[in-house]
Amino acid sequence: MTIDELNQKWGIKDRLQFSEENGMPVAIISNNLCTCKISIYGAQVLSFIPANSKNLIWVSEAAVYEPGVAIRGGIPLCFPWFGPHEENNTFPKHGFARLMFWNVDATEQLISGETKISMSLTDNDYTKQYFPFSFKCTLEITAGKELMMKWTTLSSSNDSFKISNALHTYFNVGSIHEVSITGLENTPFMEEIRSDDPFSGEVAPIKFHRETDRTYTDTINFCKIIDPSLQRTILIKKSGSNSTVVWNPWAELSNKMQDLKSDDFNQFVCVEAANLLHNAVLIEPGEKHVMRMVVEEREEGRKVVR
Ligand SMILES: O=P(O)(O)OC[C@H]1O[C@H](O)[C@H](O)[C@@H](O)[C@@H]1O
Repeated sequence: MTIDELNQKWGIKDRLQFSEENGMPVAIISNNLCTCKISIYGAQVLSFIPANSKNLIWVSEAAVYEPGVAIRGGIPLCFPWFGPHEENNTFPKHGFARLMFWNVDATEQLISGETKISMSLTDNDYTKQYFPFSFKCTLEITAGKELMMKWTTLSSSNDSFKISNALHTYFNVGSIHEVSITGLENTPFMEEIRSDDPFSGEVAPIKFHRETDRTYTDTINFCKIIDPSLQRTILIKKSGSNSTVVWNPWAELSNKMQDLKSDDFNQFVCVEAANLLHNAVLIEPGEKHVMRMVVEEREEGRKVVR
């Protein structure tokens, strides 16, 4: 669909418009509660700014906007595998969902003041090269005071299949050196996804002093990103997700990555609601899996809901 067709069919006056940015179609939500930008390529949230506040989401200024390339930042969707493919390392890292244009299925202005957009991705010849199953992923994004995401994977396959998935969220922070993350204390983790040797977990909240790439499994906990420099806490609530990934590339890796500037690592942390390793999800024919994530900002010092 062209931008005009998208606007005619799904635009909502003064609330949701489609436009082209960096050569890619995006949906821009603007209501009394927030503004939110979503790329149709990858169904990837690129910004979420609550009213009178700063962006909760970070996107690299060096991001590449080209079909076949993953946009660095926002909320990429990793599906149906995470990291390199287990058997074929020529397959796209983190799966194909973030490399495809999704279909816009519905938009709605809610009485609550929130604005909703639903997008979907269905198997086709391209996905079948990598994943021989029939499926439909639906992503519903509701943008208001909070950002809510509901990701449904429905099997229309005759065989059961297993998926790993992640909402690979890049959170905007004032300075990674000051950030701490709570919610994963005493939870075993793998320092790298391929390591077989789980660490037994740390008692203290996570602090960042070096490259960090941790996969926590068997955790349904909500996390908080405590960010003293922006004087706020981001609360991340989730369900249908039994793993959480925490990633920051630090200086050396940032330097090597073409779509990051060398000091960008200071500005973001990825906290990813996921289902990985032995938490991969088996979906039977006709069945579905639902993962939800809600992110919201809390002012520092205010009581935080657990
Ligand atoms: O560069 P990408 O393919 O977007 O992956 C970026 C990062 O994603 C996850 O957080 C993984 O745990 C990391 O190992 C990986 O480096």
